[in-house]
Amino acid sequence: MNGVDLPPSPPSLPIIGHLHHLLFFFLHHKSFQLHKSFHTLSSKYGPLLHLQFFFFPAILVSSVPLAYEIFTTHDVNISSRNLPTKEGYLLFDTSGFVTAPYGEYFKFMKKLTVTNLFGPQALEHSRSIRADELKRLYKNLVDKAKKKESVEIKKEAMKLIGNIICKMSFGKSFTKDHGETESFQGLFAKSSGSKKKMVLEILLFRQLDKLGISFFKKGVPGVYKKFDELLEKILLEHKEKPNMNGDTDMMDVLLAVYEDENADYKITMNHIKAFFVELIFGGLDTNVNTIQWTMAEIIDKPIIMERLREEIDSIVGKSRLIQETDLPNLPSLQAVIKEALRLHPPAPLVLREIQQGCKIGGFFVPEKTKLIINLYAVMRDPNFWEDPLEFKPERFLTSSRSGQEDVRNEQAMKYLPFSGGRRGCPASKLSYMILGTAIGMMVQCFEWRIQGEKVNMDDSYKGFNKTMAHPLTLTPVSRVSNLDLITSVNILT
Ligand code: HEM
Repeated sequence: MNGVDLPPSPPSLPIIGHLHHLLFFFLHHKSFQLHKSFHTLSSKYGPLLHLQFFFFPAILVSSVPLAYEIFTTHDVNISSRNLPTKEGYLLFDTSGFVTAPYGEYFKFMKKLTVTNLFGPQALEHSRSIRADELKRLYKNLVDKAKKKESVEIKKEAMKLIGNIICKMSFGKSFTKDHGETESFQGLFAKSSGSKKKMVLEILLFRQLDKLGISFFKKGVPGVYKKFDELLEKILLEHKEKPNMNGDTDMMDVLLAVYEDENADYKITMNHIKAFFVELIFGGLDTNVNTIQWTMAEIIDKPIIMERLREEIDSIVGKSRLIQETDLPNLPSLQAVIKEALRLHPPAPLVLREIQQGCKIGGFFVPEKTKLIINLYAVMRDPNFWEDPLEFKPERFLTSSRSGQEDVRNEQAMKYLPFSGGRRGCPASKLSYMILGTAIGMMVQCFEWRIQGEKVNMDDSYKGFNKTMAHPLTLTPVSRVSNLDLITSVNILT
């Protein structure tokens, strides 16, 4: 190694490069889970690998020290994704925020999102939206418990998270339609099936598309056109009646910027629409999957459930619903959620691009090389995590500086469910609030009966997310005096 060598590379084949390693995993395990295939590869050949997929060179990062180096020394250099984009798709759109390079537009929007959506003051401001949605879910579960009906946790969580994101962003419901034939929920469900097709189209068939040949002309753009129409209608309502929900929401803010001749950046309607679609896609499955995994883990381990109940009963009691301000006093609950995110990171792979040639881990990495950070592998790095494959929330209770506080050292960079650096997830605080209160309420208010002997913990990888292969279905049994709680719940379902 002399500083100009490329990182080590596993054996490759002509033309396809290293693709066969991923295909081999797929054939062997009968499931296509990229983060696991990459983890197998890095366990065998090392934490920093140079890979080639057809014409695309990439480096794969899979250890804590390398993640630390990347998010500190090289953060600006790796803060663009350069994902393939397509105009008019809203997701993977040319006007997207997620797809934007690290430049003027990104910095402008990031500032707006921190001030108006994800920063501490904005979160304080939107607290009542989340509290109302939590009560709605609670009331729904009480009804199910009364009828002794089972619930699919994924579906309930989807309504909770979807409504929170849509109401915080533009004051509308995720589940109900808006005088149109479609709701965001319906469109999201439809788009899930077409996501794979769309990625294929964008990634593999881009060249053909340039020649006017498209394989999925009907299915894929149709859903995004309907997202466009629905958002257009809501935008018009906001234009006609700003602050229509009695308060300024993110859509009001963006419309004001759109109409401001002197704004620092001239945004378009497509910027606004793509941003909201990205929020829904970025925030929904990630949180929904975490709620499922956390419930599955604690139901599978009754001792942990017991410990959580004791903590919540002693701090919150049984006569009122848990709320966000309780969370700092519930360390075991926070630890359980952190551990679920460590073991089951909903977005296990991060894809970026190296802008300028640089040295990583002592090796040379040329410009325009794709960078794949396997968060799943980093959070199982055996040199930094004791018993990395086990669900042990107490590991987050041993130090007062556990988790992802602002400590810029390797210990902090070992825990990365929200990734790191300038392009890390902007909604980690929001997510901890949603997850803490949702899981807290389900533990505080209900016993849970499972179907069969044990929870099936098999996982799968769908639409870039690590998810449960078998959706968690449970029957709630009320454990608190509902009357006391219901009197403080005045939400129409
Ligand atoms: C458990 C919940 C969540 C997890 C684990 C998660 C994880 C992630 C990860 C790993 C990234 C990639 C960052 C990178 O490239 O390094 C990301 C980006 C992003 N997430 Fe999240 N996320 C969650 C919730 C949310 C929510 C609730 C929203 C919005 C409502 C959201 C919006 C975004 C956006 C806009 C980006 C792109 C940021 C950028 O390009 O700078 N996420 N998230």
